[in-house]
Amino acid sequence: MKTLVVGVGGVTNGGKSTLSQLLHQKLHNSCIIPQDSYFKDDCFVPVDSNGFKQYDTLDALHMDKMLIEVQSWRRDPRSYLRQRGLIPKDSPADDKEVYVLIVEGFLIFNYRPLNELIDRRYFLEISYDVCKKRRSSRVYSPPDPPGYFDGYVWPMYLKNREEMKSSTSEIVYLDGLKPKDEVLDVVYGDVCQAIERLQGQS
Ligand SMILES: Nc1ncnc2c1ncn2[C@@H]1O[C@H](COP(=O)(O)OP(=O)(O)O)[C@@H](O)[C@H]1O
Ligand SMILES: NC(=O)c1ccc[n+]([C@@H]2O[C@H](COP(=O)(O)O)[C@@H](O)[C@H]2O)c1
Repeated sequence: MKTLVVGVGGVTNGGKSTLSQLLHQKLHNSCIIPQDSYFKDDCFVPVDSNGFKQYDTLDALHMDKMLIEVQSWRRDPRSYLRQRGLIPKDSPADDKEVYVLIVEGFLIFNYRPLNELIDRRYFLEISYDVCKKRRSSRVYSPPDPPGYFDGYVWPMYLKNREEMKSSTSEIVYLDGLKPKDEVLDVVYGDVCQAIERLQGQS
């Protein structure tokens, strides 16, 4: 059984979930594991010296649990998909089939044990202005307090991106200001080539 792990990282509101969903719809035998599902409960997220909740660090996430989920998919992608109703129970096995996992999130490449399992890495970037505007219309739980974007989120993004760049080189940077379909076409074409290469291997 052949597998491909695709990582969709990038800035908050850069379009990671949108791209991952569109990719998933186009790829047979694929599924998504989103990092957003692994945030710790608010009471376990500490406050920094400015009074801002420190949500934009790996410490705010149950990365151990996320890794276990990815490993569970890797052990047996077919049964992982079957158990979640993503493929029919009676669908025949095909040795040439490539199973694709889309790992999506703003800090996926910063967590080494997860980063090491990713075969293709994509990173969505958008400008500060667009990011601030998109973020202001999104409601998180808890909601962003006044000044959170400028005082915490954007500085943490710049810091986390530097850390990522210093530890990971094989990243394809994507312009998240381009239309959704254009971004999708680039990634889909690239992933299809990777799938074909895997299928060509005996
Ligand atoms: N390429 C794009 N062009 C314009 N708007 C986009 C694009 N991609 C995503 N969006 C919009 O930006 C917002 C954040 O997108 P989302 O995929 O949830 O970002 P993320 O998962 O990176 O936080 C949503 O309103 C979405 O519709
Ligand atoms: N899902 C949550 O529990 C939660 C809570 C507070 C902030 N956030 C924010 O989520 C962002 C990351 O997710 P996105 O990349 O989808 O925006 C971080 O910038 C963080 O500040 C999430």
